[in-house]
Amino acid sequence: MADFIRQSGGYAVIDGGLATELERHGADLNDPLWSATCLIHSPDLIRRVHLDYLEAGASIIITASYQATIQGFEAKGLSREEAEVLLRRSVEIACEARDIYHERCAKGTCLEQRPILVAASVGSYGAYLADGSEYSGHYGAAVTLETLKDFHRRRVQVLAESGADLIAFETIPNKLEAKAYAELLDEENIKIPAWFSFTSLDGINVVSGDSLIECASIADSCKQVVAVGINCTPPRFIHGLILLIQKVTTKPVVIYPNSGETYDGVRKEWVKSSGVQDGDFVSYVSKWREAGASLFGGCCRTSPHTIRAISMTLSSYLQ
Ligand code: MET
Ligand SMILES: [Zn+2]
Repeated sequence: MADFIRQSGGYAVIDGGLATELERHGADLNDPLWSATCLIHSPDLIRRVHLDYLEAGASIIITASYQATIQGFEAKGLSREEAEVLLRRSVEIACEARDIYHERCAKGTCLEQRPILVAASVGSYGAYLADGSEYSGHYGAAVTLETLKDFHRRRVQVLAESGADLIAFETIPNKLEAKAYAELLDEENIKIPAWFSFTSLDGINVVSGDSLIECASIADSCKQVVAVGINCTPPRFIHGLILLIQKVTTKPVVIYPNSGETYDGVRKEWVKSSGVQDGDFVSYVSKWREAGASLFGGCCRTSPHTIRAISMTLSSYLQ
């Protein structure tokens, strides 16, 4: 990752929200599988959104596997084999988008020829539960380290062998899950690198209340982890969180905040924050770069428009 960042000029742009962008194009994600439902019903739309992000300047695209779990597909009546095929499919779709983008470049009709990485998304156990616990990080005493490792094991193995360049462990809400991922990477001898990305609602701790410093230290000690950071968190918290992470790691810092709105699970809609205004997301980017982050993108409710603006801000910052 450090080499990739160096080759890309000291920073790299990630894509923006995938699920919320699929929704903006009309996909109905009101389903326990959330965006993974599109792997079954609208793979072409996923490919199109990946391509939109590439055209907007992203060099890393994250697959639609965030809420794609073998257990979740089985609950829909699919077989284990079918579930594994869909997991692989999420990576294939992103690779197809990359191929199409490179074909456009060969014809001289793309934004810019550049190396592109495909990151296989792994959402948290709470995301699979689809009960909001990905944003509380409270799984209850019955959920142990072993529960989480067993839950994630096969999915991580399948994604690691799928042709993805790395695994993006996203929206990690607590220390236990970070530990489970670190142990899994080691025990399963996973051959591709990974990033660990946490969420925070207070700008100090991860959403469960566990210390971000402790969570980031777990990521730092894991040799397969090539970047550590924050996603799906309001932009106003990011600057302080970057500084905290850097207290315990020299690995590249990855950040892809959401738009600053919060999801109301009862009303099933995004609402503007009533507290501090986030203003224009992009106005923060230079500050985050100065603080030392090196991978930048967006999460829920950000769009190709956001990513284009981030990409332009960063390239002008270099000049
Ligand atoms: C709740 S965070 C979702 C992250 C996922 N990569 C997406 O953009 O859909
Ligand atoms: Zn998000």
